[in-house]
Amino acid sequence: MPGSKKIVVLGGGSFGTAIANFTASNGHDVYQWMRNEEQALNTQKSRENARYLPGFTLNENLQVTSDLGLALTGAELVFVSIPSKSFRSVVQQIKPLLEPNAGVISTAKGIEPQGFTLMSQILEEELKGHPIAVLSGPNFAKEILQNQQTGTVIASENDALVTSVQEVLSSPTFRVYGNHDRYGVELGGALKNIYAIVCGMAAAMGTGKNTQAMLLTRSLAEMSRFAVELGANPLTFLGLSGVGDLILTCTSDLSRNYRVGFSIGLGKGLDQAIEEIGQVAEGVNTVKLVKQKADELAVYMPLVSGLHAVLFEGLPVAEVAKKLMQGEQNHDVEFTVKHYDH
Ligand SMILES: NC(=O)C1=CN([C@@H]2O[C@H](COP(=O)(O)OP(=O)(O)OC[C@H]3O[C@@H](n4cnc5c(N)ncnc54)[C@H](O)[C@@H]3O)[C@@H](O)[C@H]2O)C=CC1
Ligand SMILES: O=C(CO)COP(=O)(O)O
Repeated sequence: MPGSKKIVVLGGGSFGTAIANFTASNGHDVYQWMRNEEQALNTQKSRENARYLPGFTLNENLQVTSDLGLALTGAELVFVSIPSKSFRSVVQQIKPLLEPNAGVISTAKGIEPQGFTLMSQILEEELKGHPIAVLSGPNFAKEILQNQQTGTVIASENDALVTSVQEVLSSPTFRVYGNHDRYGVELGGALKNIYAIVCGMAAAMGTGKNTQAMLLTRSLAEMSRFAVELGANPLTFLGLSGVGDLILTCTSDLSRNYRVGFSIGLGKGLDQAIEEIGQVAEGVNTVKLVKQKADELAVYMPLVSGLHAVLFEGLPVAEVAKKLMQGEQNHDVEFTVKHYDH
């Protein structure tokens, strides 16, 4: 196809598969890398990612491999769809194999504990000189594969990379908006996972729509308060990668984070809830890191503190919910922009 690019997607899970298949359907020459050789061979042969997205037939332009060198040779764009826990180690592996001008895009919605580092900051540290970006928005892997209409955000200081990602991903069912605020877009994507767990828990307790609406709105207020203290622009949270993704994951059981919360709301233990999902739920680690950071910065985050108390301090959900209702009745709208320097 004229204008077709070689694209690599790193990660054999649900989102890696969705992005790889989507760009392949748009006519690009796509390689999806997964570390497990047997899984790669089986997926390549059967044209189905049976473990993570059973029932979807993969596009013929998509090659699945466990050979990192083969995948990366000649690749112009590299999407990193690896959970935050392993993100840096995979980026270190690709470093010597990348084409000199390859653009690298994170799709992960998590935070590295050391230094409260976001994934694109890891790209910045490890891959000096490469154009980098973050892709984030209301994008369930499964719905993307079903060609349900949605939109996403590509955030980068590098306009050429933004345009290039818009070209390879846009389709009649997928709108790709650009944003220069990489930090804000990425922070929103990581923070919303916390509130998806909270909303899942509330749903399991049988709460109604009034409660859901209040939780969503106060989540946004809390996220913005935290963002301002970190020097980020909270107005970015009004876009698809902020409020868009918050609404999505806080209201749907397609979200793994929401499902973790729902299971805990039903009285299951955290380990059991995570095991039953069998996929990554980034919010569980993110809430630990955000609680620590909020304490350090003295930011009032009652939902984060409440969730932390349930997950890691053994407090019953009902007790925490009751306490939350007795907390400080603060300002309704908190989009005060103090300063932002990211
Ligand atoms: N699934 C979704 O709908 C979306 C997920 N995301 C984000 O994308 C990231 C990846 O998520 P999913 O693909 O959904 O996770 P997943 O749990 O479905 O799959 C994770 C994949 O990463 C692989 N992996 C883990 N450690 C690795 C290592 N050291 N080396 C190589 N491969 C490794 C696993 O083998 C697995 O194939 C997460 O940060 C998630 O928040 C973002 C948007 C939507
Ligand atoms: O971020 C997502 C959709 O935009 C996926 O959310 P979960 O990781 O909770 O499944």
